[in-house]
Amino acid sequence: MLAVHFGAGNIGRGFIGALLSKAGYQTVFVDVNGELIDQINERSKYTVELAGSEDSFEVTNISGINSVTNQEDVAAMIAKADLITTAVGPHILPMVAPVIAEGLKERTESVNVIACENMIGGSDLLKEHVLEHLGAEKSRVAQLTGFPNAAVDRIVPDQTHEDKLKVTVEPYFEWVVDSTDIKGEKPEIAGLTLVEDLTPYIERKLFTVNTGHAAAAYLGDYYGHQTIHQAMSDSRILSKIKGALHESGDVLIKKYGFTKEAHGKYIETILSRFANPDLSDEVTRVGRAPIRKLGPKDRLVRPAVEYIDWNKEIPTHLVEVIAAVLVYKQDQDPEAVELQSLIKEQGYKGALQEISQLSEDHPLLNAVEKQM
Ligand SMILES: NC(=O)c1ccc[n+]([C@@H]2O[C@H](COP(=O)([O-])OP(=O)(O)OC[C@H]3O[C@@H](n4cnc5c(N)ncnc54)[C@H](O)[C@@H]3O)[C@@H](O)[C@H]2O)c1
Ligand SMILES: O=P(O)(O)OC[C@@H](O)[C@@H](O)[C@H](O)[C@H](O)CO
Repeated sequence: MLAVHFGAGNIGRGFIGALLSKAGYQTVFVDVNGELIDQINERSKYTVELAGSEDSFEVTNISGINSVTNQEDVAAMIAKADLITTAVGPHILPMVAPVIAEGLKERTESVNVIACENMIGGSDLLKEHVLEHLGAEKSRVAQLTGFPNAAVDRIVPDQTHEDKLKVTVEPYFEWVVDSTDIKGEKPEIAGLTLVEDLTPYIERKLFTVNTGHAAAAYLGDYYGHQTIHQAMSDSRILSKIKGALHESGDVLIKKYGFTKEAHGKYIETILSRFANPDLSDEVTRVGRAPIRKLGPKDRLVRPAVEYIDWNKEIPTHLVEVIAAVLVYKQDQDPEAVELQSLIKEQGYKGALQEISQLSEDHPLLNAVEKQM
């Protein structure tokens, strides 16, 4: 069995690639980072280490293709793969779409393409971009190819090791895939859960793990901390993170009927994962791409808007986190720089309105403006 995985980064190597290899796939990593790909091809294996334990394992049966120099080879692999996955970041999906389309054109058998990105409808979005490149072959390829959406959860911080392929990950993981959009045989991968309705899973994950993580990152940065662990150890911040998670949790409980007890336990598990002393996760990684994170369907604005819709009240903690995003300054992060220049031109409210696509008189915009 052959899997083609786009993105040999933290999640690619530390999570998806590792599960694919354990499930018996020969995994071809596709990446624009030539150094990483050369190392994968030289060694054909790498080590995944579980943070906080002595446990580690080898990921084997792998090779790599540099997609900057070898687009044709990538398309040829896509044409014969049994499974295609991505973990490149939502903004990169349009860039990998043309080569995926090129390979899919050559196929006569069904295949599934799973975008493992932190967003709602990641595979749907990738499908839209892939189909744009198909011309007359569009409907045939759409018939043959499944694009099931997915939720992926495992904290894999940015890290440097002497061994460039080695990756340290938290022990916890969850990979949930929508079974209703799968074409052909369902992939059998230990650790991958197939569900018929992904929405409660992806929303619970994005609006708890990622909402809480964003709160820790932006408030952490505001209070002068470098890592999520430091932010979690600051009682001023911890109480605000909990407040934000109770606000997003209120909406999740109302929408999906989770019991308060079960959701409370889920929140506690997530908080303990953030506080893991064996993971050093920089606030700059977790806070990366703040414009994406202020998007209408993303981890902060969406639960805040839904909280207002359900309760006719302002979610004060989420508002505080959104305000912290607006004052987040980070020269190395292109979206943080762009956000600040948008704020310079349009003010806090104008910039937030443009990014979040809320109406001018939306109560969330006024609440955030008051907070600034
Ligand atoms: N790290 C985590 O804790 C985590 C957890 C769950 C989900 N995710 C999601 O997984 C995705 C990847 O995140 P990450 O943390 O692994 O990022 P990362 O930066 O470590 O890895 C991304 C990889 O994609 C590669 N890439 C960039 N452009 C490419 C292209 N055009 N073609 C092929 N490869 C390309 C990069 O070189 C890099 O190796 C994101 O959507 C993220 O939200 C991350
Ligand atoms: O990857 P992002 O930028 O969407 O979000 C940053 C982190 O919150 C994220 O990578 C988490 O570590 C991950 O979602 C945990 O499963």
